[in-house]
Amino acid sequence: MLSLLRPLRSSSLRSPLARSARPLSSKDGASDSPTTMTFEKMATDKRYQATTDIHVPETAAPQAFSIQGEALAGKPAYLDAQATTPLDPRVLDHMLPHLLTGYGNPHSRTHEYGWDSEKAVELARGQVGRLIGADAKEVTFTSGATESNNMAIKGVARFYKKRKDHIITTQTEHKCVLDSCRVLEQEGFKVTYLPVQEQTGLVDLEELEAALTPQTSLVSVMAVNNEIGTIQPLKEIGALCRANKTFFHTDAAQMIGKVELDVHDLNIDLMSMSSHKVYGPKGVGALYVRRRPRVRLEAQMSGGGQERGLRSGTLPHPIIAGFGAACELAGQELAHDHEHISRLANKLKTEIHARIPQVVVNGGAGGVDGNGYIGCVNMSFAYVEGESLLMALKNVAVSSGSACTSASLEPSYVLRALGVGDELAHSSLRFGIGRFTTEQEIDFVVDLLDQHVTRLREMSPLWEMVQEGIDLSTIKWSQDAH
Ligand SMILES: Cc1ncc(COP(=O)(O)O)c(C=O)c1O
Ligand code: FES
Repeated sequence: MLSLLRPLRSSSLRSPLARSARPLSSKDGASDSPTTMTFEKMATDKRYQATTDIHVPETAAPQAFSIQGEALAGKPAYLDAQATTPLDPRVLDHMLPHLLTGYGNPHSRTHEYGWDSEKAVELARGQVGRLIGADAKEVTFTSGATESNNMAIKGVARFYKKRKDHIITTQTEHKCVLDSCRVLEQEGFKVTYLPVQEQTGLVDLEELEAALTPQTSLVSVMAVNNEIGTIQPLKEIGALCRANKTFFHTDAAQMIGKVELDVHDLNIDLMSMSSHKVYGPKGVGALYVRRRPRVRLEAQMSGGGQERGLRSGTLPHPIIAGFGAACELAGQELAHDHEHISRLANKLKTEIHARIPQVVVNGGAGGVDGNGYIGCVNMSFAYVEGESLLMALKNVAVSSGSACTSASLEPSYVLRALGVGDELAHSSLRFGIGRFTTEQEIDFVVDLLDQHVTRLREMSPLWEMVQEGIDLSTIKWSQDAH
């Protein structure tokens, strides 16, 4: 099983449970806490002996073990890193003790099981905080970025409702932000959905400034767009909000661990994060909530008052521990990941452009002019129908847009907001490159694209006309072309 895994940089895989040669730092945990304990150590510790005998069956292997580098061995190549990332085996290693023997309820105050789990949660809180320049107390755990976005937007709007009833966001936000705003509109709030600039997808700062009013309680603008990779000018947006006494929330699900960021430097008041986008487990995320100046929000979940009353419910400490470990690793690996991902993204783009004519990069992102996240490459293959291309690429896991909307045949609302025409939006694919993407996967995808784009274009009457030199814009169609 392990031979399929591309060896992690400077790590040696000695046990069936891959262990990094660079274990996560133990500075925050007690030396005998399951949080920091390695499997070698567990083997000699009475409390954990049973767990060392557990055989991890091949079928139970996490995604990270089975998919990476296997493009040529029957499994699809994975180029969908914006939808989700594989679990880093080092994260799994860190989580296992909490799933096996450290199963106490982190809110149980009367015994060691509870204390150990609580310690794991607090260690993770510090790890998440450190990655974004925040204090651990400013980190609230949630089930993911969807919940964090709901909590931030509805929570702030409802808390300040008596004095302020206006919210600003953009047209290219994730569905969970847009839907939260729609719910608030139904409650009587006013919402401004700012357009973005053509091609780049950037917010126009002057338009934002003009939209801010004394009634604006919150501005919510995503950090990195999940479809086109656009990185918004967070610092400038934060400064405008601060000057207007408006809170600034950003959905940073696609940014944390990939692009360096500091919540103080960027004037961010609330920030949503997701573990499964940074090689952590699914089902966990966090909301950063600034303490000074203090941001207040109405809790969206009633119950036992956990997380300082902001988010009731028993904390799932094994996946929280995994999220913390993933954040710590992301901080350590940032430069290496960036180097690896940009090399592969540039290879992908250069080879596609060299071999296939008439390909457009959407969003000005994908590293083309420096305003996008390089690991998200969105391209339109003119004169090719996107769905047919996706079908032809069944040995490649790619997406025609966001994961949530990939079941719909509608062209992406994000691309439409950029001014991309329906035809080109229909022919777009998003390639997501990550820490575990291999060069063979890129080669494999480029070969397939070359083969199938050429084949599909040969079947297209439009492509034939373009080849004959006919200017399609001069043609009078008897009815709408699609
Ligand atoms: C920008 C953005 N926000 C929010 C989410 C939702 O995150 P989660 O799956 O953690 O709820 C995603 C995931 O696709 C995303 O890309
Ligand atoms: S999961 Fe990413 S768009 Fe929904």
